[in-house]
Amino acid sequence: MQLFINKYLKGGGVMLFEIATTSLMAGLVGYSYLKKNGLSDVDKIQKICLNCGLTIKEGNDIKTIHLYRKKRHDWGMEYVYRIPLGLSFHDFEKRLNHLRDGLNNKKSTIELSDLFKLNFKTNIIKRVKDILNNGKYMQKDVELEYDGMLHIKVLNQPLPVELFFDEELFSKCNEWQIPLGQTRYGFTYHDTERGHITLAGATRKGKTVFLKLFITSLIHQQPENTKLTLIDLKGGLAFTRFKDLKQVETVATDLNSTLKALKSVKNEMNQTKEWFDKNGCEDIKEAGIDTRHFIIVDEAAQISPQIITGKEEKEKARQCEEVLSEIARIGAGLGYRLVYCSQYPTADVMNKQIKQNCDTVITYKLRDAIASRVVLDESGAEDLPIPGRAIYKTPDGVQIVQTPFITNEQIEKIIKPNIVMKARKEDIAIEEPAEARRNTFELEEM
Ligand SMILES: Nc1ncnc2c1ncn2[C@@H]1O[C@H](COP(=O)(O)OP(=O)(O)OP(=O)(O)O)[C@@H](O)[C@H]1O
Repeated sequence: MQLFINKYLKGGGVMLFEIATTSLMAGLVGYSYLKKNGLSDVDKIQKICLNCGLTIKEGNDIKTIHLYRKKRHDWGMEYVYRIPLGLSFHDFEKRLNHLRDGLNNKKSTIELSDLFKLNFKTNIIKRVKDILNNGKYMQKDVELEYDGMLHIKVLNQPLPVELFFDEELFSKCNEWQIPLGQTRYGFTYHDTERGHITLAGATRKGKTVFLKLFITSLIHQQPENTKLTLIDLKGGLAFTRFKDLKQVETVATDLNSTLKALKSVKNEMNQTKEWFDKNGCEDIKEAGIDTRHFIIVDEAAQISPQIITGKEEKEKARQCEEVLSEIARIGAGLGYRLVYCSQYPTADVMNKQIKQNCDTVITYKLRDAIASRVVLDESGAEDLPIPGRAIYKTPDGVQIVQTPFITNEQIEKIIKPNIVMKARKEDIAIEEPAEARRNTFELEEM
């Protein structure tokens, strides 16, 4: 199955057979040499804590964390520490980057597994140098947890640098889940029932590919229950191939059509709310309604009243933002799901109320730490290394994920059965004799 194509793992597999016994011996000698000159992760953690002030003074003694136990997992190692009285978990959270950087310190992070990646028939010095110099082989991630003891999780499962979409991924999705991507813990799925999403990413980092995967997954998984309002204000053609889907209510491409589309969503939402009130239903699940209406806005900056100039246009943008805020505030329980996207996430662009009501954040690489803080409330997205690599943040935690790359051919194959013929606006205006109408296709208004 061509599910995950991990360049490095694949390459490593081929090379494995090329390692002759003598080479292996040479490798082991090299390994022990390098190991002798480096520190174990436990030593490093201890040293990092001492060096960055995670200590307390007791008499003449300087004390830091004390290792209680350690456990090997599929994804890496978990170290459990006792924290000395006087230090808090928050002190360690503040030093997370010190732990990450220290554990990825190149001089001593060569692993036995790295040696299996070596091709001893080629220039061995150059290959060792590559491993030492190339962060791709040794990117360890660190996560912290606290339950009375400090858990330092060192995740050393490499993330794939490319991950190709395969329809097989749908077989593991439950109900409203979509395939999200590969994390260091394994493949992960996003449950769209969680509610609204903020999606960010600088240009050419994977946002559009993700949106196409998102829509395609909904069409595949829930063709009868999905409704889509697509707002594409980037002037591109990203959503063009979806416009004739029976699930798509509107593809809006400018401010006027966006306002019209959002007003229509608002009317529908108000009617749903009235029905809920009348029937004493608290939310969509209790009402037993299966339909979910997704409103995808790409790009938020284009309808931000803070950014848009011109009195009339500003007013239209304000009205758009008002509807989006309402959807964000009350829509989730009524079955409305907002995906609010931006390339330029500044405080002006990302409406605070909308953002606060999105409990999921997915962000690709951002221009700088300021943008990252607007989206995630913390820095980090500016350091994401490659297209398709994202930070996935939910109330359950933060994960780094490589999202799958889906091709337009794959999308077309999946959505094809859902394409219907829709009228262009000029078609609707044409009056036809009743007799002729009976013989034409039934057209739906866009
Ligand atoms: N998941 C992915 N895995 C690998 N490469 C990817 C992935 N997503 C995108 N890319 C690469 O990045 C390119 C740009 O992706 P995409 O069109 O999604 O960018 P974008 O962030 O939406 O940019 P823009 O906002 O300018 O439209 C793709 O053509 C592809 O080469």
